[in-house]
Amino acid sequence: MADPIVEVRNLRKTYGAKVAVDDVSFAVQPGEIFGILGPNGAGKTTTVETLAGLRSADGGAVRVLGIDTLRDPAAVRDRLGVQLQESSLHDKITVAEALGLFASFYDDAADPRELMELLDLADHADKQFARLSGGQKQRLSIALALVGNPQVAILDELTTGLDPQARRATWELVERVRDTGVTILLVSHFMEEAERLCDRLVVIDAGRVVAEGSPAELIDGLEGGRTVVVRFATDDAARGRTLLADVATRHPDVDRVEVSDGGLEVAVTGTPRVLFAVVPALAEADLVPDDVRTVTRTLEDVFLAVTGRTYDPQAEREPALAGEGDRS
Ligand SMILES: Nc1ncnc2c1ncn2[C@@H]1O[C@H](COP(=O)(O)OP(=O)(O)OP(=O)(O)O)[C@@H](O)[C@H]1O
Repeated sequence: MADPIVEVRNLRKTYGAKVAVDDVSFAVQPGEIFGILGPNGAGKTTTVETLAGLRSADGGAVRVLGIDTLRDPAAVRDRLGVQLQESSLHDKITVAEALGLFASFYDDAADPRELMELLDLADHADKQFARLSGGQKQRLSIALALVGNPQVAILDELTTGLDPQARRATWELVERVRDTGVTILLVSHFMEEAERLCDRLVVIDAGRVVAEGSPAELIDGLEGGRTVVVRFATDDAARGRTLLADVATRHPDVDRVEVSDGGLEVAVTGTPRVLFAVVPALAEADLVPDDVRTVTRTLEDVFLAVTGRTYDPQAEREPALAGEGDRS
């Protein structure tokens, strides 16, 4: 593997008695879309703002592009692209003016026209900021983060407040940006967004990393990775239940069988190969079910498995008080 382009080790950050980041470590490889995922207040923004040189830390080590951020935050600030919040622009400034203004801050700025093309803003170049839609504002904020030609860009909650269609369009643009060679750190509380976009991610909860890996690795690593639900006609249900209970006792890919809906549905859970146990058994018995469906696991199931709580992006969980759980 190449040297990480961003490396965070045992990061800790407190605000008085409040522990915002307790112990966070991860490494980002060049060219990745790397997700920092978790509910509100988990410590995501504090983590990325610290690694971007915008906040100090109380402990740990951070290297970005080979620079020790905690020692030389200004050097990192100049080389990272950080997505700005929309409120920081004047209502009357146009898309082209904003990009031109920000480009003037850099010796080696990106071409604003190319950025407008990349982010589907060319048709809105002369539109004033206040007249842009939510999606257009977000695209402009991404363009502004890229205007200094950064190797690494941080996008924080970039689709919050967007409707599903604008959100999906933004995801495509993020992939387009990555394809130009920019490594992206994506901060999100949307599990679906992270699952769709990120090559790898960390899930942060109460200031700590609770899961790390690619979405597929994390989901496939769940116990009882795949569930096949078979629904039988009333007359076949008893035979179906017996058949699938029997499959569970002799097939190594099946972990458990659960009956629901008054005995009509049987959920068979096991490895990703569980389907290979269920379908041949039904065929051999010549038992045609009314319906067969697979239940897809998501990153929300991963969150439940590692924290014991249902994922609620709005539910802030209090981290430990400062001093508690300190490691020397
Ligand atoms: N400047 C500050 N002073 C005091 N507490 C802060 C400050 N900034 C953040 N916090 C607290 O630290 C914790 C972590 O906040 P942070 O913004 O990093 O979380 P987050 O995961 O990004 O959440 P969100 O998605 O809501 O932005 C929260 O409890 C927050 O209230």
